[in-house]
Amino acid sequence: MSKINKGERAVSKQAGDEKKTFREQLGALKNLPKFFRLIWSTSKGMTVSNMLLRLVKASLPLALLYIGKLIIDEVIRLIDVTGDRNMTYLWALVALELGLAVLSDLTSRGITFLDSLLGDLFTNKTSITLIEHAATLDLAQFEDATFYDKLERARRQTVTRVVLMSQVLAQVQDSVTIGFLAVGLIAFNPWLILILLIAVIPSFLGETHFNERSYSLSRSWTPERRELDYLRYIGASDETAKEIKTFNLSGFLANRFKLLSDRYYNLNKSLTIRRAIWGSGLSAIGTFAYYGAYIFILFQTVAGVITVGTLTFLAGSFNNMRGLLQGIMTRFSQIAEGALYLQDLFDFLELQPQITPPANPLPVPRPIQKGFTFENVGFKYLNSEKWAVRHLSFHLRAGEKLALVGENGAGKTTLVKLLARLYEPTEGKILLDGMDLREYDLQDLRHQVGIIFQDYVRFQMTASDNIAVGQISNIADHERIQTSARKSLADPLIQRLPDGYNQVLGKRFNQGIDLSGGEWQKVALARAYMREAQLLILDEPTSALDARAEHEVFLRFSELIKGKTAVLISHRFSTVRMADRILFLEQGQLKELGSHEELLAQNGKYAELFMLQARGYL
Ligand SMILES: Nc1ncnc2c1ncn2[C@@H]1O[C@H](COP(=O)(O)OP(=O)(O)OP(=O)(O)O)[C@@H](O)[C@H]1O
Repeated sequence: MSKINKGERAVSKQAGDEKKTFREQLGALKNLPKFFRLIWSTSKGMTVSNMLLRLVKASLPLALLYIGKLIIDEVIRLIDVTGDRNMTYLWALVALELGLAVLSDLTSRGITFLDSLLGDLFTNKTSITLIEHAATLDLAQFEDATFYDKLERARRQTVTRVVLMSQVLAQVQDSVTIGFLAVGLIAFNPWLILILLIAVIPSFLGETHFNERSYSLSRSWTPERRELDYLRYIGASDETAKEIKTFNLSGFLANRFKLLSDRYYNLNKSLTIRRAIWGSGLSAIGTFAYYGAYIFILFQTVAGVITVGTLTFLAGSFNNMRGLLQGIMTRFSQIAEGALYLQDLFDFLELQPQITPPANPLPVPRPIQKGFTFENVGFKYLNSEKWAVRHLSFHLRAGEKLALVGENGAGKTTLVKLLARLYEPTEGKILLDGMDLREYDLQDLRHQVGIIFQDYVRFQMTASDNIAVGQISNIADHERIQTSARKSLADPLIQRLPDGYNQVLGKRFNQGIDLSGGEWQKVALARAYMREAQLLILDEPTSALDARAEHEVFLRFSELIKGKTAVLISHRFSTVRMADRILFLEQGQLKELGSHEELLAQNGKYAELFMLQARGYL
């Protein structure tokens, strides 16, 4: 199904299972205490100071309005005084009001300042939590699209979460202000409170409805937004630029982007228009109610029931409260919406890896005595009907160098991932020294296995860091890093770089220098030598090396890792023949196993491919 059809499906889904009801929105508020615990743990001092400042700020509007009333009443009294007027009380009131106005300004600034610092700290903390948690999850989980969407939503909403924090704090602050103002209003006329509620409830319901629609829309569009991000990235990135140019793909990518983004824009636009129309209508009700109440107060003033000062106090309180209530209600549905997004973060953080160590894990034997045994191992990828490998039974002896050979897609990478326990066999089991691999401590096992993948990461960091990632605890051990580089033949090329081992590699950052494919491979290969692993796996790590370099690398490799167990994947038979034994895979099944000479003597599939390559056909 094309991506666009998927988009249509997602939009139609929006009205169905993805739709979040008001009740669910309210339910999501249960995430707030957890959210606050996260904020609290980010910085207790800043959270408390923020709350205190907001409390002070919350009490100021009532105080300012009341002093305003006293000032007006005093002015009117003074107008009627004949002869010498004593203005002391009036000036005292004005000075007080001025003081409060300054205080109000200072607290506002303090709050903005703390919100911003706390927000930054909180964002950093959640980003770190996300990275750390993602590291605990299984490789298979990353290959699942639903999981990826969840991760994406959790990651994307960092800004939403910071806004949510300020909103919740502002909500508490405004509620306290309203509480203060309500006391004043009730003291003069309780009916005004009722009018006030009538004024704001319709707006609130409207806001809730539209927030829920916009959340559903944006949620159901997560996969498409991921695609948009992807298109944006491949459309303008150092890694893709050369193919985009040579194949002249920019028009194709721009069109694809436009098609998808226009669709979202139109859906969002119609929602925004409806929201604006309804919002204006509903808030007009509030304005009418306010003027109703105002006229009532005016009548009372003219009739002499209340003073002019009280008129300004009541009108001011009423107007203030209307604004605050409106704000609280609008914010309420935004908070509920933000809390729904929080659900994505908590859902992600609650995801647990499937591959877990047992209750009493065994340490990996040192040294490994017998080696690894595959017993009828089969593996299917998630959401795949096809067996990637099946009925695999063989023994990898301790200290043996085994080469895996087979056509593309034969299952070689899958086999080594199973060996490193990145995946769990779907059927059968893998034993290490007679015990199921699952019985061993996972961390220890990962530590004892060094694996360099064909799609190893080209870290846009220094040459030294690029090697140190093989054993990150030794990042400061320059001696070890350089020795590893010498072993993998990377040292001479690093020495030639302007900054040597401190040279930033790759083009992404300023001063970065990119390497050729083969040079990158030599650097990546040095990672294998950083580790004191007992099992080394090299998955086509030399495919970009020229024939002579590959030969040399492998000769050195066999020499340097004497006594260790190794699995090599390569399509070059000249390399493969250096292994003690060769395992030939075909469509996930073990076809042939033996030394180079034995397999040649068998005159089977391996012999056939070897001859072809020797004659220069492969
Ligand atoms: N993440 C994945 N999800 C689903 N299927 C996968 C995944 N990775 C590999 N496969 C499938 O599993 C089978 C074995 O793939 P594998 O990568 O192990 O082959 P390989 O022998 O290493 O191939 P190559 O020589 O091309 O690297 C293939 O049919 C492949 O399409």
